[in-house]
Amino acid sequence: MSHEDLKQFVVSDAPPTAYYIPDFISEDEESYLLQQVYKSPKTKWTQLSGRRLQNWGGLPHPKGMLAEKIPGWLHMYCEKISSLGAFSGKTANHVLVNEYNPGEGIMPHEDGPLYHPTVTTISLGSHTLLNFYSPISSLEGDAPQTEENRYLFSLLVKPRSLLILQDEMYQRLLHGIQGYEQDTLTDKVVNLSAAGALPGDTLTRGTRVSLTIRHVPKVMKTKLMLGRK
Ligand SMILES: O=C(O)CCC(=O)C(=O)O
Ligand SMILES: [Fe+2]
Repeated sequence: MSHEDLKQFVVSDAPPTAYYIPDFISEDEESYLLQQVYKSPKTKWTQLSGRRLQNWGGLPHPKGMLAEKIPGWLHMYCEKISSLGAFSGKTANHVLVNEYNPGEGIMPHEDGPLYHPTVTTISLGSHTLLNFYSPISSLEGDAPQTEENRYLFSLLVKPRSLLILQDEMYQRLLHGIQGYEQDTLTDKVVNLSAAGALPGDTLTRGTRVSLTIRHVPKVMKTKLMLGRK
């Protein structure tokens, strides 16, 4: 698949720009990736409230990320996704592995300025609903800005799919996952047909592992650069 081929996967009912690619990987690749994730040393996992995560490639930092070698089983997918042109010719150098059990999720957040403004996500093991929210406005309004009234729409991400978010979807909106065990799909899910689902469907969540693959532009080659401009 090339950059040109991406266009057919744009989610036209979402703000610019979201690409949803069903069956980006095969079932065999999915099993292989899950096997590698669970084969990683126990010490690679960090337990957070509502999920656990593995960080690969280094810790992004405003002064630059001290790059760590990404293992081959992940590097393969960094290259595969980068070859779609997702990172303007650069190769992804950072991967977060998130594991969510049914009932777990992630608070609405922005991915922030340490990454090239594109996030790509491969889902393994289960679907989830990724919710999008408008930012907390700086204007004083009379309506309180609750999570509920900032909610805009959702994307259904099925196992083996690839999601690519950039532009306004990355730069302006927040994203999060509710800690539910089941999802009932409504017409607020803007990629239903591309994801092969119907409004009214109820999907039960299993354990989902996501690979969040990004490019960190600012990298330090050696620790000797620490403290310098
Ligand atoms: O699991 C996901 O798809 C979202 C993960 C996420 O938002 C993040 O790691 O920043
Ligand atoms: Fe995120």
